Amino acid sequence: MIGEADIFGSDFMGLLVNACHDSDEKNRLSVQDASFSNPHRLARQSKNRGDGGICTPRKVERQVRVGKLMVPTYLELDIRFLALHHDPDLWGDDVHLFKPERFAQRIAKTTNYNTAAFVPFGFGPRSCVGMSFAMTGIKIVLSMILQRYSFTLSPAFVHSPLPSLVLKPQHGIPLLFRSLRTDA
Ligand code: HEM
Repeated sequence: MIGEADIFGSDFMGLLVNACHDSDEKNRLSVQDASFSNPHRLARQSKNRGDGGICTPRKVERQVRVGKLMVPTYLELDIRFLALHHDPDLWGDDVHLFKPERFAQRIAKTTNYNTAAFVPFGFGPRSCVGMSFAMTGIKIVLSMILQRYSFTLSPAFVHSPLPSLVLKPQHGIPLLFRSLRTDA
């Protein structure tokens, strides 16, 4: 069976259990104690904690259900927003196209009232605390620009989306501005 202590080394879970195999039977970790959905994620988490990348499964005191998975509450889940935001099942077959008009009818309608479909600022209690600040700033800057200028994409623009936390234009977005002032 996957992760059984008596077949140490035959799978990743077994290695983890072995790494924490206490000689004292009471303190020994069982597969159930060390159960988690993604051992690679835990390995990375362990590395980030600075323990040299040696995984040290902890006693699981509480678990929560995430869809079909039972996950220890201490586990940090890394949800790929980019994958979510490029899911044709949620956004349609033209998901790869830049179509800001998708949002013309407000986000709730665009996402078919699925609150988890569009989460550029994260989701839940650890979502971005700067969301309102960022959105207000963006609206102020855009409205100040649009009162004074019209702009179009420069022919120098190179389409090269770069996946990062969000999708970024690798070489920026060069624009051509035209003043709206008639005396200019
Ligand atoms: C367009 C701009 C921004 C975007 C797209 C953005 C996006 C995000 C995302 C995706 C997260 C992670 C949420 C999660 O883990 O579920 C986050 C967290 C955070 N953001 Fe932002 N953010 C933006 C602007 C800002 C600004 C302006 C501030 C502060 C003034 C800020 C402060 C924070 C903080 C403190 C966290 C950590 C919250 C926590 O862990 O409890 N962000 N942001």
